[in-house]
Amino acid sequence: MPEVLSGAGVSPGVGAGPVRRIAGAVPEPDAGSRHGGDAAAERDGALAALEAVAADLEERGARAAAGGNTDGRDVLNAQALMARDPGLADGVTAKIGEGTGAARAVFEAFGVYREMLAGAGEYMAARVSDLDDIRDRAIARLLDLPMPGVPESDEPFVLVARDLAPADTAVLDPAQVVAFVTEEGGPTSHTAILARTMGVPAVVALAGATGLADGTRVLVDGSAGTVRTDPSEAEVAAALAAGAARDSALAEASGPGATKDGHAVPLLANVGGPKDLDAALANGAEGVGLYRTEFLFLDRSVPPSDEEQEDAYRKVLEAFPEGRVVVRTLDAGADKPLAFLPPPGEEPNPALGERGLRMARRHPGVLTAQLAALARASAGLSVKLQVMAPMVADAAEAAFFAGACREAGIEHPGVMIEVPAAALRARDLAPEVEFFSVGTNDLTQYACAADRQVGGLAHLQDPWQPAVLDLVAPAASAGVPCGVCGEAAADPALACVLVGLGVTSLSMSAPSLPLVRAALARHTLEECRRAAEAARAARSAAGAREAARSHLPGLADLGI
Ligand SMILES: C=C(OP(=O)(O)O)C(=O)O
Ligand SMILES: [Mg+2]
Repeated sequence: MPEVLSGAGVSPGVGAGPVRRIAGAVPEPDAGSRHGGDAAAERDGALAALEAVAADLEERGARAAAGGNTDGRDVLNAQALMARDPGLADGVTAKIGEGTGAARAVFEAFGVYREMLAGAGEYMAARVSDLDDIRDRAIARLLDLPMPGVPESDEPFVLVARDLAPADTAVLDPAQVVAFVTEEGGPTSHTAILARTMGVPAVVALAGATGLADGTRVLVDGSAGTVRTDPSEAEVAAALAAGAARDSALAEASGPGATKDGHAVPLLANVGGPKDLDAALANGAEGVGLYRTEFLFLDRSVPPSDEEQEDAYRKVLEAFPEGRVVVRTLDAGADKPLAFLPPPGEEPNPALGERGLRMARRHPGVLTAQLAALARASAGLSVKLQVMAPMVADAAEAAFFAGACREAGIEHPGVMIEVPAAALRARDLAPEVEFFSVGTNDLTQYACAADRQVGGLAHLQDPWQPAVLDLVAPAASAGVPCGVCGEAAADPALACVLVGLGVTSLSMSAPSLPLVRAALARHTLEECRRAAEAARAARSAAGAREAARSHLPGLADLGI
C-alpha cells in the first residue's frame, strides 16, 4: 500500500527510484573485552587500523576531487586528520595499557571526543557522525567486519541510511544517487550540506527510514520533506515536471535580493570561517550577515593568536570588496562552550548563564583582542565591516559594546536581538548602535522557554510561533536597519514574512540563498506585509505558516 512518510526536507528537488540501504551498523565491542597481555602489539594493531582508515579516507577524497567534488575532498581530509589526532592515539594507548582490547579501546577513546563535540553547539554536534564513522571503520578493520559504506547498484537509486558519513557521500555519483533519505541528521548535518552541494534532493530525520526494504520504489521530495512509497508512474512524472519547473525558476533568479516591486533586501551568507566563502560566492551572497567567529576558538586551550585572528578575519573581509561583512564577536558558553573560557561555576541552566557578551564582560581582554584584530584586518579594505555582540539584553549592554567597538576603531557596531527583553525594548537599544541582527534560533528558544539542545521540544523551537513574530516586529521598527541571521531567514515563506515585518536584510547558510531569492522576487512588499499580518494574527505556528502562504501565491511556482 502506498504510504507517505514525512521528515525534514534539507535539499530541494525530487528523485524517484528503488531504495538501497547502507550496510548495517558496526556493533559496539564488548565492554569487558581484554587483550591477551601483549599491550604493545595490541596498540600497534589499533594505531595501524586508525592509520589505514585515514589513508582510505584520503584516497576517497582524492577520488572525490578527481570527480570535481572538492568540498567532499576537504571533508574527507578533515576526517583523516581526526583519525590521526595524537590525542586520540594517546587515549587508545592508555586504554590498551589498562588491559582493554584494541577495538574496545578505540570505542572508548572516541567516546571522550564524542561527548566533547556533542556538547559544543549545533554545528559541532553535527560532526559527531563524522567521528562515529571513523570509529566504526577502525573497529570494522580490527574485528574483521564488513566495512560500512555505500551499496553497489547497476541502476540509479535512493540511498537510505541511519545517517550518512562524509566518507559515504563524497564518493557518490550524483547520476547514480537520485536522492538521500536518512533517519537521523538535521539541517546542519553533513548529509544535508553535501546533498545541497551535490544538488541531490534529501530528506533527513525521517522516522522509520531504515525500515524501508531494499528495492522498494519511492518518490522523494526534498522540499516538502516527504517520501512516498510505491508511487504511480503518473505521480512520479508530475513530481519530476514540478521539480524541473522549480529548477528553471531558481535558475532565473539571480542578482541582488529584492521583492517583485524592487524593494531591495540584501541576501547575505552565514559563515563559520574562510572555508565557507566559496559556497557563499557561488550562491550569490551579497556579503556576510553572520560570521560565527567561535569556530576559530574551538578545541583549544588558549585563544588563537592576534595574527591568526587577523588572518582569518581578513580572508573573509577580502571576499566581498563591494559588500558588507557582519562579524559576531565570540559567542562562548551554553551550546558553544570554549575550553579556555569556562563559566565561573556550576551553571544549572547554561543557556540562561554566562554566555555571549556576558562572558566577554567577564574576560574583557578576549573582547578587546578580538576587536583590535578585526580593526587591523579591515584596515585599507573597501568592504564595510560591521561588528555585533551576541546575547545582548538591554540598552546598557548595547552601549558597553558600542563603546568597546569605537575604542578599537570599529565604526559600525551593532547587536544581535536574541533575548526577548532586547526585542521588546528594541527602541531603547536602537540609539546605542547602528544596526540589529535578529537571531531567531535563540530568540525562539527564549521566547518559548524551549532549550534548543533538547530534541523533544521541536514544536516549540519553531520560529513561526506567533510570539516570535511579535518579538521580531518591534526590533524591525525601532529605527535602525534590522537583519535576520537565524535559521528562519532560510525558510522562503518565512523570509517573505520577515521582510513584511520590516526586516532589511536576510542572512542564511549559502545553499538556501537561491530559493529565498526566488521567493522574494515573486512577491511584492505589500504581499509580504499582508503575509506578516496574517501570520501574526494566527494562534499557532502551523496556523501562522498556513495564513502567510495564502498571501504568497508565488511559492507554488517554486514547489513549496
Ligand atoms: C543566529 C543565531 O546565532 P547562533 O545560532 O549561533 O546562536 C541565532 O541565535 O539565531
Ligand atoms: Mg544565537
